[in-house]
Amino acid sequence: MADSTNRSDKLARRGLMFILSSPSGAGKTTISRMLLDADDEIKLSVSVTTRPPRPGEKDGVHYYFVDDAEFDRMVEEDDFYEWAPVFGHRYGTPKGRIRNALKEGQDFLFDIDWQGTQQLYQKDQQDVVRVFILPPSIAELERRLRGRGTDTDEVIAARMERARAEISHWDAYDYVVINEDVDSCFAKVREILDAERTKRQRQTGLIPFVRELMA
Ligand SMILES: Nc1nc2c(ncn2[C@@H]2O[C@H](COP(=O)(O)OP(=O)(O)O)[C@@H](O)[C@H]2O)c(=O)[nH]1
Ligand SMILES: Nc1ncnc2c1ncn2[C@@H]1O[C@H](COP(=O)(O)OP(=O)(O)O)[C@@H](O)[C@H]1O
Repeated sequence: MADSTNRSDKLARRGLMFILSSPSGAGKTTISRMLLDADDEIKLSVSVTTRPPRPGEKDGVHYYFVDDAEFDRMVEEDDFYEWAPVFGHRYGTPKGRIRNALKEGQDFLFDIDWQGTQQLYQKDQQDVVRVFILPPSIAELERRLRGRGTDTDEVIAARMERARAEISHWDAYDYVVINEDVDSCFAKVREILDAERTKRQRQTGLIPFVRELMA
């Protein structure tokens, strides 16, 4: 939706770390995929996980799937920006090329939980934008988890039990969006991303531009 007549879009700027978190089943994967499809300026930060792939998930696309020993090795070698245990498995954000790419204006999308969000925020407050997605109700959350058809009854029960604890972290986010209708939730998330890209502090190209305007 980039407007070619908007000069701001062409000025140099720092990239941002756009974090989407939610209780499991509220829709963050759905919204993330819509954003990645619609906006070619943002890339997914692909996490490393010890959880087994779900049907249709591809190694290196949705996650890097590793075993416990490989995850231990990565922790020892300081390969992670942050990592956390979730639902009996471990998840981590590999450092990769993120830091340098941010300087060059590349935006990254993170689908991570509140623990990872806190760790990233502590490391890099200026680049992090924290968005939390809430379900319209607990009953609807359970309906969505069941409807997704990817988890056993036990896993669904564990996710539901954890949902309240996850929701309790809502106030550690900059933005909170309720995902009732998926299209309006997505539209809100895009508005947030657009506004954050326009923040003065991120637009490094403004200094030479304004200097020229005033010359
Ligand atoms: N801290 C942290 N959490 C992650 C990372 N990757 C995924 N998660 C979180 O781990 C949780 C479980 O993810 P997943 O197994 O894909 O199930 P989902 O809840 O259906 O998305 C979600 O809350 C994710 O946001 C990561 O790299 N770091
Ligand atoms: N607004 C919505 N209305 C109805 N169903 C939704 C909505 N958003 C997502 N879903 C569905 O709910 C299920 C869980 O969504 P998902 O994106 O996998 O959640 P999460 O990544 O937060 O665990 C999926 O089957 C998805 O298609």
